[in-house]
Amino acid sequence: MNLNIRAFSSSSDGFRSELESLLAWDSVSDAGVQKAVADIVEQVRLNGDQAVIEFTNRFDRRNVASSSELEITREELALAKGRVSAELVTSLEAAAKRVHDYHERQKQPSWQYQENDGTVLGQKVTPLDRVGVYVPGGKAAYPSSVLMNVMPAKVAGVGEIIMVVPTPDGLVNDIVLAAAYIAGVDRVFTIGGAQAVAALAYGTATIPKVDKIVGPGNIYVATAKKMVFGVVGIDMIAGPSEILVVCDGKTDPDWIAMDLFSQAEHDEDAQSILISPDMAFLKEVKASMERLIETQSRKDIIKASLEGRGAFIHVENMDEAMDIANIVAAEHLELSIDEPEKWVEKIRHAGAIFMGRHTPEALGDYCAGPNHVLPTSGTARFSSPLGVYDFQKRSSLIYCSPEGASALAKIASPLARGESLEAHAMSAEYRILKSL
Ligand SMILES: NC(=O)c1ccc[n+]([C@@H]2O[C@H](COP(=O)([O-])OP(=O)(O)OC[C@H]3O[C@@H](n4cnc5c(N)ncnc54)[C@H](O)[C@@H]3O)[C@@H](O)[C@H]2O)c1
Ligand SMILES: N[C@H](CO)Cc1c[nH]c[nH+]1
Ligand SMILES: [Zn+2]
Repeated sequence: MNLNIRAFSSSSDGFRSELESLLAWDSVSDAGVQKAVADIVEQVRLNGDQAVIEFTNRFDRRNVASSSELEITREELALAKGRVSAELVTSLEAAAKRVHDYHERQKQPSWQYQENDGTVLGQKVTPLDRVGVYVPGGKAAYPSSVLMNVMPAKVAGVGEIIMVVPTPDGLVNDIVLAAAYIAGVDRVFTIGGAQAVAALAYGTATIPKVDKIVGPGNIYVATAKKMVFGVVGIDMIAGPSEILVVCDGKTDPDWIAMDLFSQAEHDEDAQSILISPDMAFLKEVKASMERLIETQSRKDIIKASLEGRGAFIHVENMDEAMDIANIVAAEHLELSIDEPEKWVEKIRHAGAIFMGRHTPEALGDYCAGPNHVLPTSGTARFSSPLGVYDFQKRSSLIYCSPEGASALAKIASPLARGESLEAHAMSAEYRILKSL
């Protein structure tokens, strides 16, 4: 079997542009989808529950008569957890605890300081009041993503967490519900698509209006999230998942082959790239992949992903590998090399960096502790993993003592007059102490 993996040499002409065209990913922007989503969002905004029920019945093939049928209670979540195997529940609980403990360290406290004249300046950190977590329905439902989206919100102290998850044909995913129970989701509604996003953004008689919506979904969900941004906050619009492995040639080729498969199996658009200075090793990994693909239940998806967006890159040395890793700015970067702690210094752009031969991305996807919601498609150049900070906001604190106000007014007044803003200037000048 030929996996048709592209081979690059960094010294070849046009390498960089070839690499950039490989990395380019066009998020689908379909005028038909835009129009359909705009219509759904508007109808939910105007007609609330009635529209939510209509769209849910149409798109998820359900038979809901009253909005009260859309909610799954905490008691039902506990029952769902009871239907999940004890082994899986233990793993969910262990993962939840580790993710919780990691995110505890991200909490940002409020702070303030006092100046000599008594003026106090600071920053007050406040958790969001209410957050909506979108969980995709059907085959793409990942219970681990429920934990990754909910735990940082819990740690931040969000007042109420509302989860929405479509149940096509009325089929519920017990593992997803168990994860919601364990993570401490407050309310769950069985709605999805653009109608769920609109209901969370505008609120209905049944679905509470939230302040921010997080979580991945299909093109209808992503388009609706973009559309309601501004009415509510959103997290990010995730592109296809990516892994970039840098290996010095000393890791078991089967391990590397499986690490590459582990991203490729997500979907046909996922991307797996291997970089090594050792050409013989690249060939060994390729041979491993061709042998091991037959053991994979999702081999067609893996093949499509590798043939479409996979790459093997041969480099002269490790410095060159780090340069390419920084150009790719991968969602997941594995440094399967000696002394990863030394080389990580050179990495400037990556969503998550997995250091050493014993640190496959799969461990981070589930339970190491850091979040698996990461910047994709090169956006690690300017954005960060989902974290507690996404569920907190900051207010500036300013207290002026009379002496402080007087001193500041003398700075502000000329600035205000320079902007021809008379009232600003006078407001400041009123605070100038006559005695000073
Ligand atoms: N990046 C990540 O971490 C991550 C993780 C999990 C899933 N995902 C993505 O989530 C998505 C899951 O997709 P899904 O479809 O299984 O579930 P989904 O929950 O995202 O979408 C299902 C909803 O889409 C709506 N819909 C479907 N067809 C429609 C139509 N013709 N018109 C209007 N609305 C329609 C329906 O309301 C339905 O409830 C995939 O794209 C997957 O790649 C991403
Ligand atoms: N790798 C995915 C996104 O980066 C997360 C995930 C969920 N389940 C398994 N993997
Ligand atoms: Zn994964």
